[in-house]
Amino acid sequence: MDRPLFYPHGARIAVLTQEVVGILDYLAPEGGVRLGQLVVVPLGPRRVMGAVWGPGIGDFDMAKLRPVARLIDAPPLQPEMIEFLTRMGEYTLTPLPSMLRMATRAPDLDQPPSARRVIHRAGPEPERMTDARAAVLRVIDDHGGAGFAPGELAQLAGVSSGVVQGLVKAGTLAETLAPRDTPYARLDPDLPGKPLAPDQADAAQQLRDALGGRRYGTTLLRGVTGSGKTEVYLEAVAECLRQGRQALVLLPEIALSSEFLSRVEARFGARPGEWHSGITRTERRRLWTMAATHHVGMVVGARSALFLPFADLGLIVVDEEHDSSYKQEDVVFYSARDMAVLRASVAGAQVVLASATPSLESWVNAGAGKYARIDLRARYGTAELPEMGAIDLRKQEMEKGRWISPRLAAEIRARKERGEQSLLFLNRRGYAPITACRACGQQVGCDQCDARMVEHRFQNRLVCHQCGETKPVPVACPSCGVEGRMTAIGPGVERLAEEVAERFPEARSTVLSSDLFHSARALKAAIAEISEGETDIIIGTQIVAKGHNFPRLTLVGVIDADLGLQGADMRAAERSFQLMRQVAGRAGREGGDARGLALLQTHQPEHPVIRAILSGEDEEFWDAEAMQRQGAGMPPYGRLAGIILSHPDQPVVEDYARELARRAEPLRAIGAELWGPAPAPIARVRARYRVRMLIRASRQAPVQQAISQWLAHAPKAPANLRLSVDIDPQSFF
Ligand SMILES: Nc1ncnc2c1ncn2[C@@H]1O[C@H](COP(=O)(O)OP(=O)(O)OP(=O)(O)O)[C@@H](O)[C@H]1O
Ligand SMILES: [Zn+2]
Repeated sequence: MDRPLFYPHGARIAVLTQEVVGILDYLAPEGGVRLGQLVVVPLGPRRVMGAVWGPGIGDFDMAKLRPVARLIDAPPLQPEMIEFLTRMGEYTLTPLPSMLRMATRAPDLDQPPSARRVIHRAGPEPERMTDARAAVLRVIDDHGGAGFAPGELAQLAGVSSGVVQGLVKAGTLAETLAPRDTPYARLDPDLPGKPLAPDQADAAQQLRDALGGRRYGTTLLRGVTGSGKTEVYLEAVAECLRQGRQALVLLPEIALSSEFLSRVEARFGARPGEWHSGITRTERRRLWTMAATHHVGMVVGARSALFLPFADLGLIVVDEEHDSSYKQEDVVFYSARDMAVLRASVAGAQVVLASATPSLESWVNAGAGKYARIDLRARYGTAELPEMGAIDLRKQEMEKGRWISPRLAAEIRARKERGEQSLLFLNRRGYAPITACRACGQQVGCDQCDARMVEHRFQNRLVCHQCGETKPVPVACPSCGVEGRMTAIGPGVERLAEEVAERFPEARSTVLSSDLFHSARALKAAIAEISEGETDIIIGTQIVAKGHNFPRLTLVGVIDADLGLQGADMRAAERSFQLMRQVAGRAGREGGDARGLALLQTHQPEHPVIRAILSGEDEEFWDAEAMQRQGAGMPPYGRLAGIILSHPDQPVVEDYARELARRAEPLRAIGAELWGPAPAPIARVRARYRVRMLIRASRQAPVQQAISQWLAHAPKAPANLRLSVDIDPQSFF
């Protein structure tokens, strides 16, 4: 994409605004302007932000063109970023204004980089402590040492600014002037890393060699759980830093990964830049600017870190690349893993996709030679992979209202006696998934959604996991009015914790579930305590499956291994396989004489997925999955796109969807199939009716073009209708 890098005063330029109108022509201001420069332009009576996107398009009378109002004092977006945003927009069918918004998601870029007022801790707790004051102090502590703008602090704590000022008067907090946007401490790649095991050293060398070419390439780093993938890819980061380029590491649960940050600090002598929803606005702006000016060498972030304006990006690591949290399904639908590959190919950077259980997509790409592949087949040091077994629930005497089988209970007891930890995994938040009336059988549902309400006993409320709506557990049945017959059906982690407390009264137990902690910091603290051995039995949802190191953990019990198997979703098998292998991988990581054991409670031990998890024959599992997908023309062998429509009125959305489907000529022209419209599996969310269509095409078919054409000629949508396109959908709810 060759666009001039500079536009002299008076030249006709195209400016991409963040508004619906998109790209408009303007005149370059006095002094000229650079490609990618962020600017403020007049739009009707308003002034809006935009970026210089290239030479003018010329569809507007030169005499009527208005000049750019002013330049924003921030580093311009690089041509590479412009190309990435353009190509990603085309791929995901996201309008460019939304793409620009993602790339400029740092606050106050418009303001000069002068000093700013910040609030921080300065003295002892105030003599008079109130709930509001405690809330302020908790927000400060939750964000570590970072300073806050006074307004932001009050807002995050949900209090008035008077409360913050009161704490300043009391001397607990102080307000000072701090310089803004300071560079990050330099990471030193030449500090000695941990000595690597031979297979790790080979893998690190391969990654260094790949980086040496300063060209695009992707490597699948597949290493069994506990094989030390992190140590290996940190060597790739070191090489990238030595070359004077920047490295980005994406993690699925970055807000929880203090262990990872400490490992980086141990390796490089300083902390990396951190980008996720838990950082302050100040930090956000600082990191954005420092990425653009190359004053940060390494960034660790959530998926949106992919849109930071790195000056010279040399490496992107996507850790746990199979993780479903890399897929965003809100406003802009995209897979951060796939877009990392796109960004790297534009930037001439290397990608490392790390996982013990890669996605089928990556496995197929590696098999086809599109990605290089490195395997770490053994755990680091003396640790061995856990022994795996099934507990056939059909043959166990299960008491009513109990979910831990006698066999599993005996293993837990043995661990407790040896001072080892057990982990019970159940991927269900709350107390019980269903609350029903024993008189009439009615289940309590959400008023806004087609979803059951889930009892959360710690909060003493029913919660809708779709929309977050809560209500008290009713005394009388909302349907038949009979009192005192409401009952909990099935287990969630809270109920399992109750069983643990009854059956192992002498054991210390901890429930790990994202909703039970008021902040990421509290959850992090709980995870750290577990690592230090402060608990005997851990009861957790999928957050325990992700990359944690609990040295004393030797037993993993999967309470309901059948839970993920019955889904109609084509990825049900793959997801179950990944999740259970990951959880099992938490056991026995320390080595020594305590080999780990993972037991799956199941009613169908002969199910192919359960058998594959137990056998450890990953290649066979993937081959079988791949064959099935290929036979059905499903991804990665065919292509899918989802269309989701919603409207408060059911007939309105259904009629419109049918009308759209009737006009699907452009899809037929490329040989694509259109399935639906049909009510979505969750047909109502937040009082909006949802209808889905699914498009399937061959791998080479120009699906995006066809969809654009189709939608461009769509009948006028009724007011308040929402339509989203999900290219390569991961979920189908
Ligand atoms: N070369 C090494 N020297 C010392 N310790 C190591 C080395 N390699 C790995 N370890 C240790 O082994 C453990 C597992 O390593 P790591 O967390 O990198 O594994 P992983 O492959 O990412 O595992 P998972 O996929 O389960 O998250 C960690 O405690 C790590 O510190
Ligand atoms: Zn709801």
